[in-house]
Amino acid sequence: MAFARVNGVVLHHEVRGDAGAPALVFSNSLGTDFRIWNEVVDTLGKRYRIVLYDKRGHGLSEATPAPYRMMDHVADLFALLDHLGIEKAAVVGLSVGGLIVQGLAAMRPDLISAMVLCDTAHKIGTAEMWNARIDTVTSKGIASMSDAILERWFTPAYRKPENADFVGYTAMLTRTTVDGYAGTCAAIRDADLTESTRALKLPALCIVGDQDGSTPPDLVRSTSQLIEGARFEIIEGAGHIPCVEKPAETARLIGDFLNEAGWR
Ligand SMILES: O=C(O)CCC(=O)CC(=O)O
Repeated sequence: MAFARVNGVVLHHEVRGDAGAPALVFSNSLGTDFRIWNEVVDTLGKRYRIVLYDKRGHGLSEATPAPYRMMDHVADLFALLDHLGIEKAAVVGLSVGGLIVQGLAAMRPDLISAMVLCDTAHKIGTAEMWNARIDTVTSKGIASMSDAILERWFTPAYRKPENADFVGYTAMLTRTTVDGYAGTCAAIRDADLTESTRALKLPALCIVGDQDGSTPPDLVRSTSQLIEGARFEIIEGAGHIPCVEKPAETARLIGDFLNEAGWR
């Protein structure tokens, strides 16, 4: 675990694996921190130099005052990779992390060799929806809407109080800072990457849980159709966060795709 001040914000991050191995970078979703990737990364093994980080306002990263712009998150990730001396990487992004990845691939195509977009889209939700969420989180706190969020994140089979992992991920969500959550809602609200994503030319895999209540399969499929040659895969028995609910299947899809893309 390490901290670095980049792009004017302190980011918590971790680098695992051999410095000479191909870099594989993970960007997480709204209301989560980088621990959501732990099982996927363990399953992928030692093939890659893994970079995990908490975006601003999440996990142990600094929570600058809301609102944020998508470009803040994109520039943070770019600055972190620069700080780590990484000149080429494959990137995996979940939901808002996928928007960050699409934004980085558009801004610095030279830096990104391949991308995996998990449960994300070129545009997520409507301004009305995000404004209502920002109002609720700032006036009543995240816990006031956590049940609804968790219904979109996880399948009914996973959402059991006796499932210790579910209780843990609920704590991860509710402990997210209000600035981080509301600030990132504003960034998602204002991001429409349709045209820049349509122009991307790189190997791409789009993955979605069959029961994703936040970015449903049809939405993720429509994003994959924007990107020439992109593959689209559905993971059965998962909601919005397959890397937590179905880590082995998620890791298999990512590993096979990166092999085929020659990133090994
Ligand atoms: O998960 C994200 O990064 C944004 C999509 C979302 O709204 C998730 C949720 O339903 O809470």
